[in-house]
Amino acid sequence: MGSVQIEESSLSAGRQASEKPRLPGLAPLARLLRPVHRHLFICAALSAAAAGAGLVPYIAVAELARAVLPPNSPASVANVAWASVGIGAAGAALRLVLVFLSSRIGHYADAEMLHHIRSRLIRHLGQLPLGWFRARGSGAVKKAMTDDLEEMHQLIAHALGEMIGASVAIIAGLGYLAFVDWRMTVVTAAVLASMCVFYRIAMRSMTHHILRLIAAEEKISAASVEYADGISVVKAFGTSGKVLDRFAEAVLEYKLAMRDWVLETRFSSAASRLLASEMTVLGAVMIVGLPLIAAGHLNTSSLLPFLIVGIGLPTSITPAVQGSQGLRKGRVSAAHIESLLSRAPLPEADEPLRPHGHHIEFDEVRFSYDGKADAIAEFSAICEPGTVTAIVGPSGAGKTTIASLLPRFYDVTGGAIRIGGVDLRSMDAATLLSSMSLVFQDIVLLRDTVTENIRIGRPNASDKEVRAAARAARIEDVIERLPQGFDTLLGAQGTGLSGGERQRLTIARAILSRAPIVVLDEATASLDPDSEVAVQEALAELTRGKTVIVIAHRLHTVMGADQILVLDHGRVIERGTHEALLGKGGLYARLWAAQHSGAQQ
Ligand SMILES: Nc1ncnc2c1ncn2[C@@H]1O[C@H](COP(=O)(O)OP(=O)(O)OP(=O)(O)O)[C@@H](O)[C@H]1O
Repeated sequence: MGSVQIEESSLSAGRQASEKPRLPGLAPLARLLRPVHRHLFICAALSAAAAGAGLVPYIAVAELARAVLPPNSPASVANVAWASVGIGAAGAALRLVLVFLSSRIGHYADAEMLHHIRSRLIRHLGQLPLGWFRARGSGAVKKAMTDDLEEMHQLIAHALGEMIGASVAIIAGLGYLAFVDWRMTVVTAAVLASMCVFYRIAMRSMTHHILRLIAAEEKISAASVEYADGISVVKAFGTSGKVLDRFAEAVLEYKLAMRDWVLETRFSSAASRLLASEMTVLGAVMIVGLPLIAAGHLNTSSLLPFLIVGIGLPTSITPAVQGSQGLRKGRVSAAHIESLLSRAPLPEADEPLRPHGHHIEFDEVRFSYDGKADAIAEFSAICEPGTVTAIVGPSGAGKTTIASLLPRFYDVTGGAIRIGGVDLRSMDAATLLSSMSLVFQDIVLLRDTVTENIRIGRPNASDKEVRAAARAARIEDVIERLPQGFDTLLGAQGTGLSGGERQRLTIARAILSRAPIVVLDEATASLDPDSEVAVQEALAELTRGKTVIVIAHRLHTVMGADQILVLDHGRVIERGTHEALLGKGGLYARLWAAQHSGAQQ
């Protein structure tokens, strides 16, 4: 693990330089909770009532204690005693019922809220441009869908009830004590207030530390997802990957954040806990109460409720403080979720148009990833149905970017792309995507059977059609040799299939879709010669009669293309057939010569 050790000093320096994080306001939380606000209100009212009922047995005991003191007669004591026992027992029973009901309603509201937010997130994520996922990775999605929702769950199902219950217990307790003797109540309230001040001092940097811990948790979460996503690369290159460095850095940052918090508050926290004990209230009550009794200003019976009910009140301070921590975390999570929900979705046309035919027109297309440098500076071309258009050029010329603009992974920043005469932005997403098959180098297979992995191409296709597509893609024999044939379960990496076989599986998917436009990005780049022959046969089957756009590095694979566009720095600098471009002696001819010089020697 030598390579993943991070210097504590470098982290601390970076942290000091960074801007002070701020706690988001309550508004995002209130907006997210709006759909369940009625249930939350009922839950809060029940928690408050339960806290009040929970106080009743103590008040009953206090009243009983007052009743047994002289000068009351034995007969009246018996009456009060039974009444106190009855009321106390009823209070305890009522508290149980109310806690049960509030917990049921709280968990119901929690489930409703999680369902509601998850549905909104899923719907919204489906509308975001794919480019957003590529840029942000799965970490941001995982964080919102699991970590942030877990914080919201903790807040609704636990923290809110704890905070309200604890606050009501303190207020109701002081109310009863004020009814007994207001002077002693002032003393008790002053002690409780000083405890709160101490807590406040101990926790003054709580927001800062909570935000720092949350930021470190986010980094741990993102690095874990990145690690799982790239496990094959990580394994291939041992522990020297940057992913592990990022993970180690995030774990260390979490440890440091926790350590700093504990160190900073070790004295004030210990003092506030010591102070917020029953003994403090007991001491204060005795110090003030006994002289008052001695001077004849207070009855002994009036002191008892302060010893029975009053000294229990400090125990409510800790749950109230813990609840407020939950509220802070919930505010941060709600702000995260809302910022994800407010990401601009791919704009959809109000009245979508249907394309007439499937010729593609790139009309002076420009595109920039960052709004500054143009990845595509000027790209114009017409691709007719039944023809193959190849896009070639040096690395970084913009070939993959062009392929990403067609399915609207990103929208062009200038010019337009039209299919059948209709701007992509005027078509609805379903029509656009169903009009094209995309075969990219990154092969994504779902954790499902082979059949279902092919059927994604056309969800209502019959098993027979799936099988026919597999046959056309030259993969049927391979599938039949798998343990359960077409019912074999595949992993995300297509366990049990070679690179070429997985590629043919995705070609089968594309064949099944019958889409009239086919976009191939480096589809045969990494295959051995045997696989490449099989994949080329499958591709010939897929592309017959379609509007085909091929992005290629190896020029011999596109020699037969109807037109070849040579891209450099985001511009088409040459166009024509293979022979014509060789005759020109330009960039294409030089790339060709560079790729085939070895073969000619
Ligand atoms: N997601 C992205 N964010 C920012 N810039 C990007 C992104 N993807 C590509 N680029 C930049 O856009 C330019 C064109 O990249 P693109 O991947 O389209 O080139 P390419 O011709 O397909 O390259 P290669 O043949 O190496 O795959 C490059 O300068 C690249 O660094």
